[in-house]
Amino acid sequence: MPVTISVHNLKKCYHNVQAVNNLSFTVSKGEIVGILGPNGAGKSTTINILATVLKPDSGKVIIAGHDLQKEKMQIKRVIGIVPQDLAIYEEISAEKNVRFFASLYGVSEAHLSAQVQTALKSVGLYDRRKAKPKTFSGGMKRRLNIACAIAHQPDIIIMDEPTVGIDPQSRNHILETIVALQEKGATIIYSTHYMEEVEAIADRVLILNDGAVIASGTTQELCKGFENQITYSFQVDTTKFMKESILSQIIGVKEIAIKENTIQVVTDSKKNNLNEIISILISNGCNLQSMNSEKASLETVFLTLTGKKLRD
Ligand SMILES: Nc1ncnc2c1ncn2[C@@H]1O[C@H](COP(=O)(O)OP(=O)(O)OP(=O)(O)O)[C@@H](O)[C@H]1O
Repeated sequence: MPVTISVHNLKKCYHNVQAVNNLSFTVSKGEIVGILGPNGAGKSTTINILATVLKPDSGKVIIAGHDLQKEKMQIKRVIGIVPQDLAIYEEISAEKNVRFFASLYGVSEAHLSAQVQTALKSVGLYDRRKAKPKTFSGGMKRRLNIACAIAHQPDIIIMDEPTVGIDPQSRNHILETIVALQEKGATIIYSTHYMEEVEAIADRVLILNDGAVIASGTTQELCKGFENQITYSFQVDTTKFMKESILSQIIGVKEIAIKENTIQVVTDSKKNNLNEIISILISNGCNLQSMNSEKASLETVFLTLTGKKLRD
């Protein structure tokens, strides 16, 4: 597929904070690319630059063949932006909200009603079109925010954390909407700090930290090398008598974290050492309350690359 977004050596500094630092990436037509990073990684700054609302200090951005520095208006016409903060009017109906944004984007009177209807249907709000957003749940408002951004049927949709602070049902609804938009031919950039979301819908992931891409690829490519890694988390009554040095002697164990009532052990799953770990915990005064195991994920990749968690 041809490249439709190309970002090269992008930089943006706020006072003394280097928010975006030599960022480069490309997005192919029809892809869903997830931008994953913790708070402050530079996701919103990058998205606001692509959305033409923030001027970069340097670097080159080409969107749908248009140079961001010279052809802002042409870019505005082909993109739809779902901002992190809700940009809807609480006091007018959902339908009027979508209509307003669609006409701002230049949708002609002849097509307005049909496109507004399509947008409201695709986010599952058509039945509530006459209601005012002030009567909506947080998830419904987020969905309306998306409808406002897509009613002009843009080729490229850029979303900044569209699922922040909403219930799982609305989150799933939004993820399904994004996949349906891709199926209709849209290219989508999606920023989030929920790795489960990018694992679920993104064709490719860019992991951002301190304003730069530190890794990119499909989830499978990024998790390469971690296939045999498993993390066991044990809930115990006390860890008073447990020491890292005892667990670290078990073959296959890579990392250990001991807190008040939890012990986390990262290990090579091929070494089949779970029985040994459990018997050492018990013989060192830890009565097991519960345990769970987790295979390596993008969170593991991120933690390994940066030493930081995606979310606090
Ligand atoms: N208007 C601003 N003035 C000064 N510093 C800013 C401004 N906007 C962002 N920053 C700083 O730039 C860095 C990148 O912020 P940005 O909002 O782009 O990150 P983010 O990955 O979107 O974070 P979050 O997940 O919290 O939205 C952070 O250190 C932030 O504090």
